[in-house]
Amino acid sequence: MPGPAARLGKRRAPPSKKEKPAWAAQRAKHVSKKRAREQTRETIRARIAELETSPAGLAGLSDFDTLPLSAPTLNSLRAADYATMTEIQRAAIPVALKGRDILGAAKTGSGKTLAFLVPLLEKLWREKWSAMDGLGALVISPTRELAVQIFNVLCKAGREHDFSAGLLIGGKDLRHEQERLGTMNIVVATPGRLLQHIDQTPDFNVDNLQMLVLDEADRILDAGFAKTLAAILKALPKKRQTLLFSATQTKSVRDLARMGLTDPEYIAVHEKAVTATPEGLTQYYLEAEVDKKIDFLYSFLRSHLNAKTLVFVTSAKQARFVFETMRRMRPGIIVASLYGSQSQDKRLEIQREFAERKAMCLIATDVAARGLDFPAVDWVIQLDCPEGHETYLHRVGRTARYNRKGSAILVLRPSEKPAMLALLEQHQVQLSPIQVNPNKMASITPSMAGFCAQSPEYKHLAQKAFINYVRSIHFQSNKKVFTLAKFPATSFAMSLGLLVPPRVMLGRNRHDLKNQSFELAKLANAADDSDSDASHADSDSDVDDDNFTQMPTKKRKLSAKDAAKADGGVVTRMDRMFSRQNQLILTEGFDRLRDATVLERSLPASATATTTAAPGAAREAAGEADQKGRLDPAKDAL
Ligand SMILES: Nc1ncnc2c1ncn2[C@@H]1O[C@H](COP(=O)(O)OP(=O)(O)OP(=O)(O)O)[C@@H](O)[C@H]1O
Repeated sequence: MPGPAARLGKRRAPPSKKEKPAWAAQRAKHVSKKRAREQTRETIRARIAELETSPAGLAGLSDFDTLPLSAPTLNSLRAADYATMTEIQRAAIPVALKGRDILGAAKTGSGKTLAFLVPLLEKLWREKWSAMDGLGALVISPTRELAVQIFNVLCKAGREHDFSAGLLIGGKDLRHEQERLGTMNIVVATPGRLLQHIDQTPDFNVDNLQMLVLDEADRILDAGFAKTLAAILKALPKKRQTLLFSATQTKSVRDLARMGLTDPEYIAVHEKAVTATPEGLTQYYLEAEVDKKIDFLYSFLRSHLNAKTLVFVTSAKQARFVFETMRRMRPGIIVASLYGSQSQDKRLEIQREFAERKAMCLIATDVAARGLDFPAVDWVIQLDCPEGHETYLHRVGRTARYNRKGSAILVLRPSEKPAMLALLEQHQVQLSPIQVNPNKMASITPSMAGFCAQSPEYKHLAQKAFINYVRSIHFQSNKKVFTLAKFPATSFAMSLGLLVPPRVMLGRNRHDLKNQSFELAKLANAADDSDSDASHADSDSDVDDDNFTQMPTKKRKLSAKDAAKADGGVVTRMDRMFSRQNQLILTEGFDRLRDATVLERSLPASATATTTAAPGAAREAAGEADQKGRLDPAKDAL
């Protein structure tokens, strides 16, 4: 009798012993793939062991695919159009692949970022690093901008890998970072934020760290970061590979010990180069006194409307003032400014715009000097002299990057020229003199004097720019280059649109002030003599600067209360306003009221009605008078 199966149809034959179920076939495939991958790893390890890192051995390497690198890295590099290695990459990657610590130095724009990112990715790949293993590699950068840039290159060079990577640069919500940090394999960080997470994020486990990279190592070694770095190194495991890179390198043994390097290989590919700067860079210096700088910049921009120009100045105040001047003067090219006190988002937005545009001028402090990779910068202008040869090299390194061409102009005051040129020559930097065609030099001082007369904000910026410039010279350590002796304070002030030089306190505190040298005190007091009656606003206004303390005023003004007492009346809002030391912080409304009242007080009663009805006209009248007073001396000076 047929069974139930028969009723349902033909019974299937039992599977032969040779035919495996689907899951088993899949498993076998997986195992064989794994074996193949393991074999590839073994082959690459063997090739690395055989790598010859002597100069002769390295000479045979040119393209990335001549190196024993994993397929994900090679594919990613290919996709990003990185084919041929630069000199530092050819010298450093093989040594790093062999597991040695490295102290790498190469000119700016020579491709150091990939020189450390490729070995980093390879190390984790050879160790079969996965999400479960946590943090495997750490890159520390001195600035947020540079960290973002490194992170972007990492995303390109590691796009075919499965590692997770994160950016820790502060300015973002700490909690948000904390939640994700536990799963990161590679972290790019600035020192402060990194230490904060080491201290405060329980999930951030650094015990498995395989590789530590310090980019712009000499800057991280600077006093500002030294303590933070020491604390970070203390928390990291001792057994790890450490790579240090910079364009300007130190070999000091003590410094190396501080960085935690073990028997490092010193790789300085451009050490014997005749010049310390990239070959495509043409370098000039322009001799110009401080009062001619802004005219020069304006004239330069007017005649380079299709160029991408990066201008370096000493301080954020300078950057703000020069930017504001160019914005008002409209030289015919887009102008922006970049300095440390801007918000992080704003800085990143400005950088992005400067990177994308073909023609633009960016006025920046040294926050943009190191490491930033803006494509195709045509000109770097150092409107203010750098503090030393290292800053010079970093600044000019923003142009002529990776085999491109670029030009740089260093503006030197006559007193700075001999010592600065000698210092640069000592460090293999040769500059040729350049002169401005007098027919192309425009004078914008009269317009700036007009801006100062019309806008208290602008005048305030001009005063701060003056003060910060003078102070920056005073606090420079290289006294052979930077001196305030014979400083043309008055003509400099006038070149910024000011009638008289604002008062500058050159000491950091009262004690310093007492010990100011005679010349400095003379400079600081120059303003007092010329300015005693003319413009108390100039000397009184610049009070609440971050690193500036106002000189005590000679004559104490009557307080609102005293004034009211003298009048025998009550203290009114107006009394308080007139007794303010810093009139420039008044709101626009107060300003209008004040101008109108000043005229009201000085005009006969019959005229009062018309004046108060048109405060704008009163302001204009006051402005015009002020402007006239300011324009004449400026003309003389130029
Ligand atoms: N092998 C390569 N092939 C093509 N372009 C490259 C290669 N290596 C680097 N570059 C490009 O060269 C430029 C400079 O590289 P990078 O920023 O790494 O230089 P750097 O030496 O770190 O400079 P700095 O000292 O100023 O920080 C970048 O635009 C980068 O994309």
